[in-house]
Amino acid sequence: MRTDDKPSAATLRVTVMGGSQVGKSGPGNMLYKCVLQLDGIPQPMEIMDTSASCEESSDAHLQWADAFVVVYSITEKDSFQWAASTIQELSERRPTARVLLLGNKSDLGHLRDVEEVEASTLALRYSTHFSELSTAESCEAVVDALDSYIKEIRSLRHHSGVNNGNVSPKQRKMSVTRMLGSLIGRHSPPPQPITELIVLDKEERSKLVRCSRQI
Ligand SMILES: Nc1nc2c(ncn2[C@@H]2O[C@H](COP(=O)(O)OP(=O)(O)OP(=O)(O)O)[C@@H](O)[C@H]2O)c(=O)[nH]1
Repeated sequence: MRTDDKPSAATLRVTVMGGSQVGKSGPGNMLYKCVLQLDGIPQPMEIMDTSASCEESSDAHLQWADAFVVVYSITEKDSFQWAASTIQELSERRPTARVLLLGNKSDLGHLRDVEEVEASTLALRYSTHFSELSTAESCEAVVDALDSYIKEIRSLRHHSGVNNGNVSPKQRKMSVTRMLGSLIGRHSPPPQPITELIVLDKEERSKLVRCSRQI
């Protein structure tokens, strides 16, 4: 684990949204804080994990975040329709925010209810990133999808003149398995809010995802 105090990018706030049982995480709305190590540069993150059962403050989530991850299950057409209407709403209410569309549960191909081409067409229409993956199966796919998404946002921010901030050198150690677990869909106690910071590079995060799946 690295705990260097290099200047980092400004904090990136991401809201994770999706229909019920698509594999976002656990019950309730949770806020996770962490620092990802991307290309050697610390990237402070605040991740709001919203629950389908929590209707309240959805407007607040829309305004709070810089970027959005919209998750659906490839086995549930309804969840895809929910994702499609959410992306449309985001395009109207947060037109400059970057969106990542994630089709989860790709390990259940025999139960597929949403064709990949439907989702990629939707993503193309709204210029969002898109990946199909299985949070239960491929940790690399999850890490790769998030990495490239976050790197693009950081680059866009850089070019649009958003100033870099400095992250506190006091980056304390703690587990972020729950943050990563929120996109893995493992059975475990519900995640709790995380208020401490940790710096993880890609390899470390992949290992962590593997470990958290074994719990
Ligand atoms: N087969 C498979 N199951 C998954 C995958 N991801 C999550 N699940 C399962 O899907 C179910 C729902 O996962 P959750 O993470 O609770 O879903 P959620 O989106 O947080 O659900 P809400 O609490 O309703 O918002 C659980 O039984 C998970 O184990 C996956 O990639 N493949």
